[in-house]
Amino acid sequence: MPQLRDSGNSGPGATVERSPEFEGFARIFGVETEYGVSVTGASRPVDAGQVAMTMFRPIVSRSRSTNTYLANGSRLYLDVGSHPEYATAEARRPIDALAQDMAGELVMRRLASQAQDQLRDTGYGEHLRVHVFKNNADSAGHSFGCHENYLVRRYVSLEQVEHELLPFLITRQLYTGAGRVTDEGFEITQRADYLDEAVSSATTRSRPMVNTRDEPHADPEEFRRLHVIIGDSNRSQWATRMKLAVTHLVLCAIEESARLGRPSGCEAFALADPGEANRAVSRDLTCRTAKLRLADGREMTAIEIQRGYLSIVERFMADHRELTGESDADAGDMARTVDAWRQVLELLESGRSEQLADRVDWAAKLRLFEALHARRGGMIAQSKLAQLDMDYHDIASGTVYDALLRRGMMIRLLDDADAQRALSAPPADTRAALRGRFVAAALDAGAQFSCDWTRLTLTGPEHREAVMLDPFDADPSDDYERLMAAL
Ligand SMILES: Nc1ncnc2c1ncn2[C@@H]1O[C@H](COP(=O)(O)OP(=O)(O)OP(=O)(O)O)[C@@H](O)[C@H]1O
Ligand SMILES: [Mg+2]
Repeated sequence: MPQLRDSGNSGPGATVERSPEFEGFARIFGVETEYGVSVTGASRPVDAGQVAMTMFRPIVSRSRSTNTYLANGSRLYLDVGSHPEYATAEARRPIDALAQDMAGELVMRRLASQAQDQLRDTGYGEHLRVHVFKNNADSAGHSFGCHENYLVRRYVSLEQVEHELLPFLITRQLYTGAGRVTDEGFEITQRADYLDEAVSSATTRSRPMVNTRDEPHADPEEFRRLHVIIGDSNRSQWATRMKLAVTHLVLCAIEESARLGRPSGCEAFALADPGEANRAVSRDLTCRTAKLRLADGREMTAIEIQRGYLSIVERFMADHRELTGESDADAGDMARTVDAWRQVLELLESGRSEQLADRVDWAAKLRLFEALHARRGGMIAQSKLAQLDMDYHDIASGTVYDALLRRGMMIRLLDDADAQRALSAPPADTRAALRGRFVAAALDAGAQFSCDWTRLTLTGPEHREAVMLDPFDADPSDDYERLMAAL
């Protein structure tokens, strides 16, 4: 990703020995996705918790835990309950994070299919079906998350995140929202009703939009890990990549101004009540009507706020022509991201959101609902729409989304072979490459091991450890070489 080594100003708090990436705009991206599990067609009672445990039986027998890391560097785990989670390996590029996220869908699909076979074979009936939803709300009213992780330079303050980034995150839902059928009708996002606080370190007591728990998984002197809770799980490949890429560019502009100690311009969009604004964006299917109250007393629509951020990013990009990439391909990617962003806003501004149905999940769903309405002469039960909604997100047994892909009705950035490859290949240019190689070798050797994001531990036959504090560093340390040699 972007490198900028000529700014001549290492920012507030600069001391000695910084990692080379501290100076630039390089980013680490990670996406955590919690999935919802359910089961239908069983001939005797079985609940989602049992199904999730059955899904994880192969993992437990291999790793002796429901919390493990995979050979592609990702983390797979199941807490209590029925929400398995997959957290992608660290990626430097949004497109690589997308590939890792798609590999996560394959992992879940495979576990679901094995669990389905096993449950059918053990007396639950041949019609039993396991469903795994890549969405954020179940029919019982529980909400679960899709969290984006961004490595951000530490001198960006939490106040800046709240006042400068949050209005962007709330209004980007116009094109990243996954849509949801509710009792009151259709909404643009899955989670507007569930998020109440703007910025907080708690995820259980209250539900913040950005979590501030300080776990950088990197040198804490230099970086924070921004943990974005406000965001839907996307099926659209375009939306998954786009939300990471556009957020990255806004973060670049905020970081640059923090580094230079001057306002970014984003502070002009601070919202009077983020929770209220979030719900208003979600409920306004015209995207043009709802006025959001700003902290300074003005009112703006979500599109106007997005336009404001777009101008700031355009200015930033114009000032940094050398920006955005270790390669020309990366730079081109970022330029195309800005074009795609502008185009989306133009379409929304002119009331043509239906033209986004090939890339924006909520618009894709609305297109399906409208087609169904037309076929049935407007007589559609709410339950039918809710069922279609769930099918769209069902990565195990759903048919709707795959049919859209097959018919070329959704933009495809990567194909099945890319996702398959990402199942065994971590991003090559982050520490995930080292983790992935270690996990693959440890599994091959039948060794006992454990990992976290910054540490690899061999617990048997002998005890060895390697620490990887720098997420950008894919070069093996001496400790790492010794660890691998012990396998
Ligand atoms: N230094 C970093 N900066 C940004 N993202 C990172 C960094 N290190 C790891 N990540 C990403 O952060 C995510 C962490 O996922 P994980 O589920 O373990 O997070 P968590 O904050 O501990 O959440 P949970 O509460 O679910 O345990 C992964 O996708 C990973 O790739
Ligand atoms: Mg997590």
